[in-house]
Amino acid sequence: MPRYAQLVMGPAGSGKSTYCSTLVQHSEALNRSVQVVNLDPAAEHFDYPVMADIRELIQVDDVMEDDSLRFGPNGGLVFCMEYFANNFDWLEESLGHVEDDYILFDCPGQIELYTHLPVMRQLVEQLQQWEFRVCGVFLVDSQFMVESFKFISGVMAALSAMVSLEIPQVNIMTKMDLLSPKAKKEIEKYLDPDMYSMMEDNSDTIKSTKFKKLTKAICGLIDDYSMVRFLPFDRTDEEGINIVLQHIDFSIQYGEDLEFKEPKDVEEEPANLNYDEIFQGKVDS
Ligand SMILES: Nc1nc2c(ncn2[C@@H]2O[C@H](COP(=O)(O)OP(=O)(O)OP(=O)(O)O)[C@@H](O)[C@H]2O)c(=O)[nH]1
Ligand SMILES: [Mg+2]
Repeated sequence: MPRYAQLVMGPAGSGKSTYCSTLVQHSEALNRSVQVVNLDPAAEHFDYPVMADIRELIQVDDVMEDDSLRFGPNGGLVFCMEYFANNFDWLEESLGHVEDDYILFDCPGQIELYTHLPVMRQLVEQLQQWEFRVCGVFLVDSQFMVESFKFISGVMAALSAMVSLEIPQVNIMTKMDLLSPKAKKEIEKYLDPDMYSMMEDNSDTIKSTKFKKLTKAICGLIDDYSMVRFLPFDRTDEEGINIVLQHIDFSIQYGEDLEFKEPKDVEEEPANLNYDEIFQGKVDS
């Protein structure tokens, strides 16, 4: 039986932990079991129940306080993640094995983890060995996407995770509830972007011809291969959350192997139950 995982990634503060807790609540309402593993060794606060927490293995504060290591917060995080990659047996033990596992991995926000460090890829390979089907979920804050330039850099970050992990990936624009109606309208063009016309929008602001050419080449590449699309995520919109979940489920074929389960038996009535007596009792009282 395969197991299912979402690797929830994205820049710092993009809404990863909030996405995880929203999805847990949403799934509870659907009577669907979704668990979360915190993989951020610097996490201070999250409001979902954790199945496993990397801070039980290693914490950034301990690494920073260690006199022989002397790391700052970012170097400390990289150290923690490398330590984690060398201790995947901790994760294996913590995950156990439940039938139809569906686990969200709430990852740290340091962007270097998704661009050039090997740990996320190692994690994906390890999860695949444990029979997980893994979908990358890359979150970008919609507040930063209302201008073409910021959008292009968001797209590049998502693309770099896609290329380095080689797994299906769903890109999500978070915090849609914070946008004004005008900004919401504006952002629609970024969800399924036409990069060529975006390039045209920008052409006046770019002065250097070389930079103009480079931007055009990047936009062209993204457009030609239809590589990056975004789904809007508004934590207050149940229907929208469902659509996001359906896209992810589809990419990892969740549900296709699920066996039909008989609903739990209703409590059996005792054989000697006498309805007349019960009715009588109720009427008498
Ligand atoms: N209004 C609104 N606020 C959100 C949403 N998602 C996240 N936030 C807020 O944005 C801030 C950061 O959210 P987190 O979920 O902690 O972001 P994160 O990506 O886990 O952050 P790091 O783990 O530090 O990288 C918090 O104050 C959240 O309450 C959203 O959909 N709507
Ligand atoms: Mg977080």
